[in-house]
Amino acid sequence: MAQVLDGQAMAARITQDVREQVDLWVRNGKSVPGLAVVLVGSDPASEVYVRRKITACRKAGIRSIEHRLDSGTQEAELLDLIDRLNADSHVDGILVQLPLPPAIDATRVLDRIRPDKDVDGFHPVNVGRLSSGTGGLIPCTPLGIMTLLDSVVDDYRGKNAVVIGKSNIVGKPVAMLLLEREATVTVTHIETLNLSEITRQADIVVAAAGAPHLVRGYWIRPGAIVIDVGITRVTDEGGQTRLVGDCATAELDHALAVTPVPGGVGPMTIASLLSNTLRAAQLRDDG
Ligand SMILES: Nc1nc(=O)c2c([nH]1)NC[C@@H]1CN(c3ccc(C(=O)N[C@@H](CCC(=O)O)C(=O)O)cc3)C=[N+]21
Repeated sequence: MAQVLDGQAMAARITQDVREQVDLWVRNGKSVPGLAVVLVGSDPASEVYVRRKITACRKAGIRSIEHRLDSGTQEAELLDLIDRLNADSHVDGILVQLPLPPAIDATRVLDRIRPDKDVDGFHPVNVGRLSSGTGGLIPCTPLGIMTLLDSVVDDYRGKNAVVIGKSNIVGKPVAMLLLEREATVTVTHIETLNLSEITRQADIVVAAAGAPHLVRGYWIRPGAIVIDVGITRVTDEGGQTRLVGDCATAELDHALAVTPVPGGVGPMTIASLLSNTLRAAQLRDDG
């Protein structure tokens, strides 16, 4: 049986650890770290994620400030809010939940966030820092993935890592982090030919294509580690909704380790947001 990497349990430990560091920070006379969460519109999945983020902040002793704007909000209004949050010394981290309504240019909005408050790591300065290996804030899902991987891999050198998906939020940054640890990294995507032949060479597979059960048992060699980043909401015959990952996990008994969906990468994304918020507070304190 493959080891199931319990993201829920690992996230709970990280949350506790952040809480202890926050307490220490406050005992040293610093102000409680604050995270501003901006939600535009009422996408049901975004509502769920934002709720989870705010609950996690409470558990970690981080102050969260929720800003809800209606779906008709103008881009200029949102940019104004970001400017105010950028200037507010009680705000250490700013998170603008994606997706934004189509009338708003998401790139313009994300580029407006001060890089040292960009706890999502989406600002071009942080993207550049990640690709040159020079610090910066690391996007939450990739950071969570690496924490999961680090629990079962101690040396990435000589390992083949295959990333499925080339998004700016997961595929590209996780490829950079794997490269930084000196894995041999192959980034594949929807146009890649013979994908299963490529994944069959992998010691580590990160599936972030958003394609339910794309990765089948025969795609994975015995002893490989499989990280499932997919979270597709499907409605079954009974009208019940459930989450489906990118991997047919039931076919992966021969893997060394797999992450479940739900309870794998998702909770780790949220735990990483807490670490990033604390880090942002500490980075700004250092000037
Ligand atoms: N600015 C921004 N930053 C993000 O980090 C960001 C975003 N926008 N937009 C959407 C994606 C997606 N994302 C998830 C977070 C937690 C779970 C999570 O906790 N998932 C649970 C299940 C949650 C459920 O029941 O739906 C799990 O996998 O166990 C999933 C997905 C963050 N994202």
